[in-house]
Amino acid sequence: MVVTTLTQHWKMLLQRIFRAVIMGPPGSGKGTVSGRIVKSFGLMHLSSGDLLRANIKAKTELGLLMKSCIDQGQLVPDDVISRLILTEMRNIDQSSWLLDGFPRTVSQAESLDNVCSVNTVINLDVPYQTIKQRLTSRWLHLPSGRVYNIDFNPPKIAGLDDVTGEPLIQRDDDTPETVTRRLKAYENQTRPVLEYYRSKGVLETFSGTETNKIWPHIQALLSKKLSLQN
Ligand SMILES: Nc1nc2c(ncn2[C@@H]2O[C@H](COP(=O)(O)OP(=O)(O)O)[C@@H](O)[C@H]2O)c(=O)[nH]1
Ligand SMILES: Nc1ncnc2c1ncn2[C@@H]1O[C@H](COP(=O)(O)OP(=O)(O)O)[C@@H](O)[C@H]1O
Repeated sequence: MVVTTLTQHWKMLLQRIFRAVIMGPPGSGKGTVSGRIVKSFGLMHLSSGDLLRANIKAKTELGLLMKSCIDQGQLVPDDVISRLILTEMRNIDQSSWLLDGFPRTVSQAESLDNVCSVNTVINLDVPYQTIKQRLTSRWLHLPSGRVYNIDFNPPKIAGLDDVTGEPLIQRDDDTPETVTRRLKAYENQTRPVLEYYRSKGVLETFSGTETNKIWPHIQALLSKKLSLQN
């Protein structure tokens, strides 16, 4: 008898191409929901923020150049991030993926469209007041991108990652002033991307203040879409 785990089941379905983007303001839960999507469906997760932070940690030329921009809550230039993400996409061995944090401008969305089209865009619509509270208590395991929150999903041992036991950090751009700047950048530069995808008929919006209430709806949508296309 062949025993397949839930993820193996979805991995088989994913042999057909499924390309998703997760969007939402900073702190809306993109990383948290992405972690659940990876666990449930086995999709390959690519996060622009994680890639940039890995470059900063490794002190690459790109990381050193982009650090001050990120710390000030500004978006990095379109050509820099598009090149970084599109190169990374070419290096992965799965043709199905979940992009998190990219695209963040209409120009980035057009660059992505020039290479491949997106099947589904998951938009997390969470009120700004909720976000501000969350970000000051966000803790991050830098190498994996796993996120914790003192109130919502605290690590088993304070300050340490559950899986590796390595130390957690707080992001330099999670201060209240920088969060306000990042939300402005979201309003001005990223919100138009929602319209871009709405007009293409691929935008799926999930509104709420709690990830645990939003998640079952996302899970149901992805189950349906992945099953239907096979
Ligand atoms: N209180 C609370 N915190 C949450 C919830 N969902 C996610 N978080 C936390 O909020 C912070 C931001 O979430 P994250 O997934 O990093 O958002 P992203 O910036 O959109 O990728 C993290 O510390 C999460 O652990 C929730 O429903 N309630
Ligand atoms: N697609 C992008 N375009 C421009 N800048 C980006 C992009 N993705 C990430 N960044 C930079 O990295 C920072 C952190 O991104 P990210 O980790 O995705 O933040 P959050 O999860 O809080 O939304 C952004 O504030 C921005 O400076």
